[in-house]
Order: sequence, then C-alpha cells, then structure tokens
Amino acid sequence: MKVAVLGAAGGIGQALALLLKTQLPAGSQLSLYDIAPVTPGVAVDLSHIPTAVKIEGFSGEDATPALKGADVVLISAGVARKPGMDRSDLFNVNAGIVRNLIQQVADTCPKALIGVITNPVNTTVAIAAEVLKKAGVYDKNRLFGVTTLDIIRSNTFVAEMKGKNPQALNVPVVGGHSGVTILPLLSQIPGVSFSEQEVSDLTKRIQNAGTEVVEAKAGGGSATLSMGQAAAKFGLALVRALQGESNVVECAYVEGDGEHARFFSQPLLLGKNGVQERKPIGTLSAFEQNAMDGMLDTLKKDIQQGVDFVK
Ligand SMILES: NC(=O)C1=CN([C@@H]2O[C@H](COP(=O)(O)OP(=O)(O)OC[C@H]3O[C@@H](n4cnc5c(N)ncnc54)[C@H](O)[C@@H]3O)[C@@H](O)[C@H]2O)C=CC1
Ligand SMILES: O=C([O-])CC(=O)C(=O)O
Repeated sequence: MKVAVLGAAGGIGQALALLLKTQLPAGSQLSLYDIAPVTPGVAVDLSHIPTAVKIEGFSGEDATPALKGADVVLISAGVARKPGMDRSDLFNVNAGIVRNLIQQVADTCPKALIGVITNPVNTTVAIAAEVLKKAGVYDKNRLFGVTTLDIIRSNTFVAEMKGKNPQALNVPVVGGHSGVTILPLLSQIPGVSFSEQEVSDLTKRIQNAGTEVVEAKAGGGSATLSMGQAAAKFGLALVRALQGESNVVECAYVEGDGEHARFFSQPLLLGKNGVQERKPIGTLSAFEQNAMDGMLDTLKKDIQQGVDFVK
C-alpha cells in the first residue's frame, strides 16, 4: 500500500504523517508532498522511527513523484482559518490549490482513493469531483471529504457529558462539514439518552467545535492534532478496506443518490474499490429532521460554488 499526503509539512500533515508512519501496516510506503522546502526533511525526521514503513518526501511545484503508484491520497494542502473567519472564507485560496492537486492526481494515480481534508470541504470535494470528471476519471466511490473529526469530537463530548468511555462510542454525523451542515445523530447512540436541552447544547458544541479551536489558538491556526488523528483514523480505514478487511464502516462526505444533496456525509461500508455501500442514515428525531431541513439549502449552495468554480 502506498499512501500520499499532500500538504504534509503543515500542522495537519505532519501530525498525520507521524501517525501513519507508526500505524500503517508493515511494508507500506508513505509519501509526503508539500510546496514547503522542509518536506524532504520531515520525511528524513520520520524515517528514524523504527517501523517497516518506507517514507519519502518531495517539495516544489510538482506532486507527481509523491503520487506515482499511490493507492490512497490524503490532501490537507491549503490555508487554515483565523478568528472571525468562516470556513467559506478559505475558498478563494484553497479552491485553486485543490483543483491543481486533483488534476495531478487525475494524471498520475487516477484509481487512488482520495480523501479531501482542505476546507471548505463542502465545496472542495465538489471541485475535486468536477476536475476528475473533466479528466474522464471520476469514480464517485473513490472520492471522500474527510469529516472524521466531527465524529471523534462527538464521541469525546458525549463521553464527557454522560461519563462514558469515548473509545466505545461511534456517533454518526451526517450532512457536511461546516456550521449547521454538521448534523450529529445523537438519537442513534445505543444506551445513551439526552434531554432536549442537552441535545440542543451538544449539537451546537459539535457544530462550533472547529471555531472553539480557532479561537483558543487565537490566530495560530485551526485544529491540527485532533485532525491529524481523525485523518489517520480515516486513512487507515481506507487501507484496511483496500487490503480486503470486511465490515470497515466510516462516515465521510461523498456523492450519493442525491436524496438530500449531491454530496452528503453518511456511514459508508468501505471495500476494495472505495465505497461498497452507502448505509441508510436511519430514522431521525424531530430535532434532527428539523436541523436537516434547515441545512440543505446551505449545503447545496456550497456544492454549487464548487461546481461553478471548475466550469
Ligand atoms: N476536514 C476537516 O475536518 C479539517 C480541515 N482543515 C483544513 O485543512 C487545511 C490545512 O490545515 P493546516 O494543516 O492546519 O494548515 P497549515 O497552514 O499548517 O498547513 C497547510 C500546508 O499546505 C501547504 N500548501 C499550501 N499550498 C500548497 C500547494 N499548492 N501544494 C502543496 N502544499 C501546499 C503549506 O505549505 C502548508 O504546509 C486547511 O484548509 C484547514 O481548514 C482543518 C481542520 C479540520
Ligand atoms: O474549523 C476549522 O476551520 C477547521 C475545521 O474544519 C475543524 O476544526 O473542524
């Protein structure tokens, strides 16, 4: 298995690379790419960790050497938020970065499973899909927006509130990855129940958790370490599925049947070709249905912005 990380010298990229170096199966290859000149050095640094994962690093304008033969590509290249910004404020810079990198993926490793971390995810995934389509290599089962951070945050916050073991929880989070489009399905956690006030408070905290970190870092960026953990969890799940493990299920933002929006995050059964099955999101509570109805216009606009950008 070869995993490529694009944006590997950044806050997320370095944390992700560290976790992959220590957790990828023996015999894997890890390839780091970033425009930052330090990237080959990051790879040398990580290469001293004694695991059977071969690592190489590339910098400059050309991602091709890192992408050659990649089975999984994780993209965290781009700028992060500062206080007062929305994720959509990142569009102007990050849209072009994602378009350019996805074009290189289309040229070099069109069959790879692609995880897009770069914000605004609701829009950058649509950009990626349109670029791949133009190149004639789009497969909707192989392109994912990485929303895992919303799930691990939900697990953490629910565990804190209810005195549970966070490792034993797996809260489904559906929709998109910003503000009201993030919808945790708190009614679907076995053995845990909430008051109406708790559901409202917890939902808001999960939707606002990115901003909680942005404000706490006070101009120093957004979530990097928790996102590194989330991206590693998702990337390793893709690798396990590619290697034939069964019952690998993760939520991610993918193109589906369009029931709610063209792209929508939902639980997915992963397999050797990416999405094997889109799992139903189940019965929503009245609160969740209301939140769903309230988010879809925003989500659809975010998606359209990405489609228009590539046109
Ligand atoms: N999906 C999610 O849940 C989350 C997404 N993010 C997003 O991830 C992105 C990265 O965040 P951080 O790592 O904190 O930012 P960072 O600024 O620490 O790192 C970004 C890296 O991208 C590199 N880069 C910029 N343009 C590039 C290009 N054209 N090709 C290759 N590399 C390029 C930079 O040199 C830098 O090393 C941001 O857009 C952020 O909003 C952040 C947290 C959660
Ligand atoms: O909030 C941000 O800008 C970064 C992000 O997506 C998150 O932490 O969920």
